[in-house]
Amino acid sequence: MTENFQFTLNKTDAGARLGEISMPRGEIRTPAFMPVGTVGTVKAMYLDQVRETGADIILGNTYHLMLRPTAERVARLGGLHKLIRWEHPILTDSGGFQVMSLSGLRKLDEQGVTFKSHVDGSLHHMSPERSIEIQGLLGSDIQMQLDECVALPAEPKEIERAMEMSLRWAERCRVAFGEQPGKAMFGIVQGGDIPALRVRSAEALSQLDLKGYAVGGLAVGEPQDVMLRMLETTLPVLPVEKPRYLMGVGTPDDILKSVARGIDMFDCVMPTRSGRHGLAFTRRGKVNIRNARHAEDMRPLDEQSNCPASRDYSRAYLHHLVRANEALGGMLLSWHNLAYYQELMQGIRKAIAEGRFADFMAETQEEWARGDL
Ligand SMILES: Nc1nc(=O)c2cc3nc(NCCN4CCCCC4)[nH]c3cc2[nH]1
Repeated sequence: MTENFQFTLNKTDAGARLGEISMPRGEIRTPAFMPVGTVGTVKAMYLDQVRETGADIILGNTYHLMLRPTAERVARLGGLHKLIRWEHPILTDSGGFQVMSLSGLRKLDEQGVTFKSHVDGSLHHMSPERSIEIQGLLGSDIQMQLDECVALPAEPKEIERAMEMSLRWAERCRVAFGEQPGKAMFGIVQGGDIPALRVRSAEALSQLDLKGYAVGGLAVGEPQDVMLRMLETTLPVLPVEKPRYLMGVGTPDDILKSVARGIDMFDCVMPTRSGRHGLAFTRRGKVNIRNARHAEDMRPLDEQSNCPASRDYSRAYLHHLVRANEALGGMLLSWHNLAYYQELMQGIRKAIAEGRFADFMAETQEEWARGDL
């Protein structure tokens, strides 16, 4: 147990990094995938199951929790960890992205964002300082700065304005966060799809000597090659001894290619959201369990897995449940997908430890391409 936040870089293999973050609430093995627990629940999952799949940390959202049940109520109830019964690390996003994507944004200026709740239409204002205050009330272990994420494609002037304001907000969040030894505040690199702005943002954030750095403003509709090129531009400018977190990413293929470029942490709703819609990620690629071809297939999704949802339930039953829109269908497929994502992360970490990440990446992509039996 450490009373501080400590990132250790154990090995690199080409561009891939094997590391570990030690925090008072536990260790995070990197590269890490963080299941998304938006409103204090990883949808359709018990958090004991989420832990069993191998997750070291989950993500929560300031935007959703400030609207319901409110940060003050969570604090009165003992904090998010106690309320949701997850005693391991939690990272919280700062709310900027969710305001843009979910709420009726009313105003965005130097002070912060003013928006209407998508829950009940009430009006809210969030400044950088208030976002950090909310994340503190929640008890978050890794807190994200408030930033402005611009959807792509966008005008260069607009991307530059948002990037520069996000830098000023990073400084305000750093001051508001202060010194909290067992916790961390991460900056978020912006700059859209413009290399020069990405470099400027990464350099300026590096000067703030933060405990970790996220790459934001991506996975917002740009092609994968643009996202990867922005990583190639940004990551070499960030301090090598600090963790890098690619926000909102992604598919298994996105993850492999981003690890190869030096990303340590990921989060995405893909495994859970897709699971609820009947899409399974497997070692042989994607399987749409709604497809009629599974109707009488008594094989499980993956007999080699140690996850019951992957090993013990037939495709025929999963097909039936999803077609009947039964809750158990989404539960089992979410469980399977999270287990597959963690199995992929474990394979990545093992391959880097053995100095064979490039081979692992090629073998994994070949097996995906072979497609489901
Ligand atoms: N504070 C903050 N800043 C960002 O620039 C950001 C950028 C992000 N980009 C995504 N992409 C999510 C893509 N996701 C893929 C699966 C389906 C739903 C959308 N999430 C993000 C979250 C973010 N949070």
